Amino acid sequence: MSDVLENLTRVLEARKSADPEKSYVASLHAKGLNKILEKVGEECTETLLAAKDAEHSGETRAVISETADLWFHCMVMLSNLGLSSKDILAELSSRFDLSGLEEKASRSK
Ligand SMILES: N=c1c2ncn([C@@H]3O[C@H](COP(=O)(O)OP(=O)(O)OP(=O)(O)O)[C@@H](O)[C@H]3O)c2ncn1[C@@H]1O[C@H](COP(=O)(O)O)[C@@H](O)[C@H]1O
Repeated sequence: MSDVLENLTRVLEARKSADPEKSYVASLHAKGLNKILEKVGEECTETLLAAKDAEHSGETRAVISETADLWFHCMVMLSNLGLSSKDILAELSSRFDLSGLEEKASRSK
């Protein structure tokens, strides 16, 4: 499973030069960053709505599906900007053992 982000990153890189008629990712790049950001915003809202539904219904399938759509479109956004999941994983890794509350407190010192 840990290879999933790496494999998807490779596919996304290759799709930058693919035919927009044959590839959804290539069609997003062809439309530009604003279109990609619009999709990230849409998927974010759909994820929030699915999570609120799950809170009441206990049904989590839509949360998984919408979160996957959100992560995927965030990865397309990173790819468009010359970044990848590697950069985000490195940032998260650098935060291990650092309490979120301590980090927040250190900002005001
Ligand atoms: N993981 C995904 C993935 N997740 C979601 N999607 C697409 O993201 C879109 C989600 O948008 P919506 O639900 O809003 O549907 P929509 O109404 O069609 O979108 P709009 O017309 O409103 O833009 C759908 O077309 C999904 O098929 C994905 N498309 C591609 N991938 C991966 O990217 C690879 C490359 O895809 P292509 O570039 O299409 O070859 C694939 O092999 C997959 O591994």
